[in-house]
Amino acid sequence: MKSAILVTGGAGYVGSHTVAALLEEDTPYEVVVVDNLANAHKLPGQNKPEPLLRVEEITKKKIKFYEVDIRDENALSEVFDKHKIECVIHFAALKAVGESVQKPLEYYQTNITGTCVLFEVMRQHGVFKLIYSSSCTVYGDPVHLPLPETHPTGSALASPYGKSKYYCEEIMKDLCTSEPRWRVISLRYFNPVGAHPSGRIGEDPAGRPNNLMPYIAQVRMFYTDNTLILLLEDAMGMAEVDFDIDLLGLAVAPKDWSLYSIFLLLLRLVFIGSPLLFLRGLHPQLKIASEVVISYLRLQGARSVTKCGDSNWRTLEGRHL
Ligand SMILES: O=c1ccn([C@@H]2O[C@H](COP(=O)(O)OP(=O)(O)O[C@H]3O[C@H](CO)[C@@H](O)[C@H](O)[C@H]3O)[C@@H](O)[C@H]2O)c(=O)[nH]1
Repeated sequence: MKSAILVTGGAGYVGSHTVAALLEEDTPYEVVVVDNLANAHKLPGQNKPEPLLRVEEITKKKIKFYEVDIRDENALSEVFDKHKIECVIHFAALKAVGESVQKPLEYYQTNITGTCVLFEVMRQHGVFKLIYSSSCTVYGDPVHLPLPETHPTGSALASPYGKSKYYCEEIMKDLCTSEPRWRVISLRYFNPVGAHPSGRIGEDPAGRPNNLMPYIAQVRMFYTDNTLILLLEDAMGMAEVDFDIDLLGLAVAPKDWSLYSIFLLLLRLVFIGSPLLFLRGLHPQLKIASEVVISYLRLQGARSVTKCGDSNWRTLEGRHL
């Protein structure tokens, strides 16, 4: 039997891109996905969630999919019985910081109980290699910036989501102490954004997006000055709830704009006090203009100024499903 990598939550945003990357890299492993579709789409009559069908289409390779909840020990165990799993990449989790404050039990049950069930099943099947999808939230309130990996974790954690990721990291440390065969890597993402170069997969949550980038991606893009501001105000409403970002702006500068118009647009975004600056490099001189404005924003004490690369723009522009 071929050795396999199990990807939990592999139909989700980061998971589906990871599955694509594994297959594109010609992994010698069979790729097996479990996902309970809590935040992924499967259309009626399809045997796999849409993102995985698209990954198969992009890579021309097959994925083994099971609709399984990680809290269901028996169902999970059956997957391990059917495949020669050597390593688990664990993405399955609930991930919205704001929502977790409203629904702490759901978050602890899924993110901690589910993760413990997974670890138990792994142990029973002699699987000890794990890549865990953690979060920058484990750092809590930074004691110093920038944040190295050695920065203390676990203090002043504001949300059940952040706590669930921190507790899981502590559980993994205990596992490694208890049994030297455990090999664990924890990845603490900040704000993952972007989409596959094909544009066929991206972040496409079920229901109303809880995070900023897909929220914007699922709102229509407006290219005229006035409607652009409407979009921003809408997104800023979200930003107040969920995000700790200082400046929000969205600059879409058509090629024929003058440098002066670009400056006016950027400055307008600054003056409406927006918490994040998205810049699109369509205009040859936008880069120069944006560097000037970004320097200005930093002088004003902005902590977070984001420039979008091409893949982020694909996320913003594409409705993926
Ligand atoms: O009990 C559950 C809950 C969720 N899911 C699935 O897990 C995936 C999660 O993906 P998504 O909601 O798109 O989140 P990502 O943006 O991919 O979040 C990744 O990155 C976050 C940090 O940014 C981590 O907290 C998450 O664990 C990790 O999946 C989705 O397909 C869900 O259907 C399950 O299979 N079981």
